[in-house]
Amino acid sequence: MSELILASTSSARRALMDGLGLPYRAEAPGVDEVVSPHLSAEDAVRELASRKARAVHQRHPEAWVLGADQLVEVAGEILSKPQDRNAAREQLGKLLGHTHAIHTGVCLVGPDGQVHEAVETARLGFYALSAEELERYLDLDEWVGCCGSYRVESAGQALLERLEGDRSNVQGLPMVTVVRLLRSAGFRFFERR
Ligand SMILES: Nc1nc2c(ncn2[C@H]2C[C@H](O)[C@@H](COP(=O)(O)OP(=O)(O)OP(=O)(O)O)O2)c(=O)[nH]1
Repeated sequence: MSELILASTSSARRALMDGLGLPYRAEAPGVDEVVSPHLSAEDAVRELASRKARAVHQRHPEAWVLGADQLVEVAGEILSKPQDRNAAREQLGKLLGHTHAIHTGVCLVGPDGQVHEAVETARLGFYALSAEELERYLDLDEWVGCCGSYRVESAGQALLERLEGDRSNVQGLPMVTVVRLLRSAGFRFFERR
């Protein structure tokens, strides 16, 4: 099987792929992530996952390349990664006590231009927090580098009143879907190395 490259700088995505046990390497996509403001969240993550995968595939046409992109959607507003603590406080302020969606687009591009892609959505209900409790959560810096300003696998679990969908999707890669795409592409698992 050709080499597998994860077109990502995300440590969360690498951790999920590491758990799967397939040999792969990661490479930064290096793409412009600006999309039309008229796109839905689902179309935006589909477009950006494809852009990331295709950019790395152009450099390594003999490889399989997996790209992904994630956005949060709440009350019709789209959120990405916060730039600073104040932005994280503002994001969490919109999510706490409400239900939001996390959309993750994944795109797998193959050596002869085959494309397998999907968009996966999870829905999360968060508890309301006091202002003081929110500051305590922000002090943990789990907002850094995370779309939505929380980490669902860490202390952020204590925010979670309800989760519908693939928990790994929230972390950055919907692994149930990623495995389906990899199997469709002919990848074999549990190989002795
Ligand atoms: N560990 C963890 N990371 C999360 C969680 N929710 C979101 N994230 C991270 C995963 C991704 O790194 C990031 C989503 O933002 P992007 O899709 O723009 O990816 P990013 O720019 O980080 O990396 P990439 O474009 O793949 O190089 O947020 C979570 O609950 N736990």
